[in-house]
Amino acid sequence: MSNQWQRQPAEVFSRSKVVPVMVINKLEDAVPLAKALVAGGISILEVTLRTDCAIEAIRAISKAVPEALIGAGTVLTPEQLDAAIEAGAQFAISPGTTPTLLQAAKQRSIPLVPGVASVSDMMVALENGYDHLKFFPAEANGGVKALTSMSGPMLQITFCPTGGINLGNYQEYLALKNVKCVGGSWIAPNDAIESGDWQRITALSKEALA
Ligand SMILES: O=C(O)C(=O)C[C@H](O)[C@H](O)COP(=O)(O)O
Repeated sequence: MSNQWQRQPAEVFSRSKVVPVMVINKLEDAVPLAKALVAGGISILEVTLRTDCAIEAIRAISKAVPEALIGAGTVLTPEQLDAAIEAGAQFAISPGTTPTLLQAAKQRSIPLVPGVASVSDMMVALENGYDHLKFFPAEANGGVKALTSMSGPMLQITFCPTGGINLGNYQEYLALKNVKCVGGSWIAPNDAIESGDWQRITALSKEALA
């Protein structure tokens, strides 16, 4: 948590039970994809910085879809964080935790949700004042069982598990008391984006929120 931030991570986590992880390969897909998710009731969007056009996709979505809270995912460095902020990102998510990124992000204007995979990562995050964390990769790291075990020693932490989550298991995560939302790409699948099947993405969003 940082006083510099325009909003706190708790607000980001409260926005939606499901955070779509968006991998955008073609800039022209960015706005239709965002609109398809919003049409399905999703009001938070995470664009991963894994593709060449990701920063421009954030810029385009933040202008064209202002009703959604737009964030950057896969933020690995302070430089990427700065690029995302400049493009209009309102929050940032990283897959892992480094002291460099955690300390830099406290001096920026938007909240960072660091990724953690182990109790040691969680302790580093807590030491740096971060208690809203992404548990990644959730399924590969023990999933619901691991998070249940964490609720004892890591009492202060609220998680957004991501990685391997889908329609078949997301409700089990959301039932945990230390989980507020889940992340996943299942509501924005690559084949639907490639074929411009925006109706399917809207339907998947509605199904996830039902
Ligand atoms: O790019 C990042 O920063 C990540 O952390 C990876 C994503 O969160 C996962 O790829 C989503 O997982 P799936 O829903 O299983 O596709």
